[in-house]
Amino acid sequence: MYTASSAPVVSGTAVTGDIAEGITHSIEIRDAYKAFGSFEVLRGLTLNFVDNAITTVLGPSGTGKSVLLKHIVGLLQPDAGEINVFGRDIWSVKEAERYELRKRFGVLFQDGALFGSMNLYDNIAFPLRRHTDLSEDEIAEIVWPRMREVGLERSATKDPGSISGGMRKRAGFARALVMNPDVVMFDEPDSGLDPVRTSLLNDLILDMHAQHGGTYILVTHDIPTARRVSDYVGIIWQGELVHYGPTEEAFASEDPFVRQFLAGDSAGPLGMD
Ligand SMILES: Nc1ncnc2c1ncn2[C@@H]1O[C@H](COP(=O)(O)OP(=O)(O)OP(=O)(O)O)[C@@H](O)[C@H]1O
Repeated sequence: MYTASSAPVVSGTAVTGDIAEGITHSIEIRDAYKAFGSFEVLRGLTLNFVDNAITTVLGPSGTGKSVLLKHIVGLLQPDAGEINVFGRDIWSVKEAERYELRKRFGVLFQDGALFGSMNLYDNIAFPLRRHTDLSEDEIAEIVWPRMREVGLERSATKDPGSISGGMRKRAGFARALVMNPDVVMFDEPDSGLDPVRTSLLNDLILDMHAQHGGTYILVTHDIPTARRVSDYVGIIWQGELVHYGPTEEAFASEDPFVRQFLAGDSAGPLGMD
């Protein structure tokens, strides 16, 4: 049985997400605990995300990946531990400051989380109308290039309900970028997409990261996506980080749990529970 105490070790230190000197981390999770009732989801999770890199968070279903994202963006408060964001413990600051910190994040939810009552242009313009004093002309100068980048410039007047899942995700991605965020988080961007559309979305993620920079955090179950887009891979199991490191290192790992998980093998320490 693989237990947290037998968690693999990276570069001779316990797994914390620290990689090397000279690398900065604007998002630091320190010894975070979170339970819902008696069910402990995060159990002392420590993970520092490398700035301006793409990090994929992998792990078995129900292991706390989405809960982690909600902690980072300040939607869930840990029972213990710290969520440090841009040098501030997001839960020790006043609500007004937390609100300001949240504006530095763009989030792409599984289905794009678009407003069904608004066309794509209005959906993408929404954060700018809500959070800035920009004029409609200034907003248009930001929204149209984003729509072009994600290939939706000819679909501006369409409703979310009348377009494909891939287009909804691209619209959600454009909306996540309009505020020029420092951090972009993706919760299973590939869910519900066929392999070709997943591959196209991965290319788009890489293109947008190359153009705009920023720290990208991706949660996915899709191992080829992790391999293709990530600079770093973190693996969470039973509420703890059990592996963290550069992507090629993760895929070359000899650790039985990491190998089983990344190969999708039924044989290994990870069972049905
Ligand atoms: N607000 C909540 N109230 C109660 N339980 C919750 C809440 N949010 C999440 N959970 C539980 O916490 C556990 C972890 O959920 P989470 O969505 O983070 O898992 P996950 O690793 O993202 O899973 P998946 O890969 O299947 O999406 C699950 O058992 C879930 O039911």
